[in-house]
Amino acid sequence: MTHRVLVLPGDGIGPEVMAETVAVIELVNQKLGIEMSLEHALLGGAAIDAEGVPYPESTAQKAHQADAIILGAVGGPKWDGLDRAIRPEKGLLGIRSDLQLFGNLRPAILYPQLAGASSLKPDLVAGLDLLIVRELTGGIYFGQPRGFDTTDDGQRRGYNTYVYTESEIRRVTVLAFDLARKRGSRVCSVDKANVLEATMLWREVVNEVAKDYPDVELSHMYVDNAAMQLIRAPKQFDVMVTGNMFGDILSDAAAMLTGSIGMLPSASLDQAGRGMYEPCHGSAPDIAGQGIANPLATILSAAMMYRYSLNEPQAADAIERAVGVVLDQGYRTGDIAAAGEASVSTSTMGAAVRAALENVL
Ligand SMILES: NC(=O)c1ccc[n+]([C@@H]2O[C@H](COP(=O)([O-])OP(=O)(O)OC[C@H]3O[C@@H](n4cnc5c(N)ncnc54)[C@H](O)[C@@H]3O)[C@@H](O)[C@H]2O)c1
Ligand SMILES: CC(C)[C@H](C(=O)O)[C@@H](O)C(=O)O
Ligand SMILES: [Mg+2]
Repeated sequence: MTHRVLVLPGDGIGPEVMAETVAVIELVNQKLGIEMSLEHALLGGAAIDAEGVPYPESTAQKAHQADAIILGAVGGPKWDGLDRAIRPEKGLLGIRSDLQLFGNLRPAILYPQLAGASSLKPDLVAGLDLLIVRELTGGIYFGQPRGFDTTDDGQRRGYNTYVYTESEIRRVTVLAFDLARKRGSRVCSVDKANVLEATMLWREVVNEVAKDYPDVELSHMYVDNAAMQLIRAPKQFDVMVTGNMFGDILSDAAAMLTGSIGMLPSASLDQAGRGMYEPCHGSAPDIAGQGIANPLATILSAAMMYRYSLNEPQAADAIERAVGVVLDQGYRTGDIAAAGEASVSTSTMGAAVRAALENVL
């Protein structure tokens, strides 16, 4: 069977890290005899420039036909002044919602070689293996009503709605519990149930789902405490499940535990396991065009694609092992280099991963 994969390079460092990732994918396919068609399409600022909208119909069509999608990143200052309806980020939210990619897996794993790059003491993060499961198509990101208006006394006002239905909560919670069963069998649900009604319901539904998983230990934590605990003692967590906005924020914090946001991959899955794979980081306008971005988060996202959507676990394992090898060999992009340590370019890192793959496969 030929896997159909759609490549969305996006903006900023997106195309830079994606070029290395596609080369890794092509090598893995060739070595393992995996048949794959790779198609490219536009999303975000690149799509606005070419077609005037961030998620064009042609991209949507290809996305619906694909078995999996791999995305770089979208956005940048060039498009920040645009009307909010056609900002690059709208394209990203649009494709997530259009494909109903409600389950966002963000694993924060510390490669032992990078213990020194974490901003926490090495013993606090050594062996860290945490999975954040973020709800991705609901909550305050999508709630209605939203917008701007003017108050009676003439002030400008902006508003959003934090809303969840029980089915939205249930499906992401089931995903988190199923994943927990395959790892440490512990789920921590993060909410703000002391204040927000939508998350009071979140807690109720999580408790209901937990009844079907007597073998999985459930705890609840308020999001402010969770942020603190992530920095204080991150290894207490196995799987964290939370809503869209809390998951966005907590996953960037978790990224830093692993040394850099340039190391954090993600998978966004629908009910059938079809998915979009992207690094957790953005288009990094401050370093775009310099060829120094870390491509490992995107390369590791490709590994997740082979595992979760394409059922090619040997390809996923090989990529993850190759990343371990290049870190052992001392290759470091600037974001994961220790002070005074030499750093390599995006393309050197990508080439090193491919050289390691030649030996691993
Ligand atoms: N999934 C996405 O497409 C996505 C995610 C986050 C932000 N964004 C967009 O990206 C733009 C920039 O956002 P931001 O600056 O808040 O976040 P960012 O993640 O792009 O950058 C934050 C910091 O991390 C660094 N960084 C990020 N990825 C890196 C990598 N691979 N290697 C080395 N360093 C890396 C950047 O240089 C920057 O200093 C905005 O337009 C934002 O909306 C897109
Ligand atoms: C760019 C933005 C819409 C996006 C989000 O908030 O989901 C990003 O921060 C992410 O983490 O994927
Ligand atoms: Mg984010």
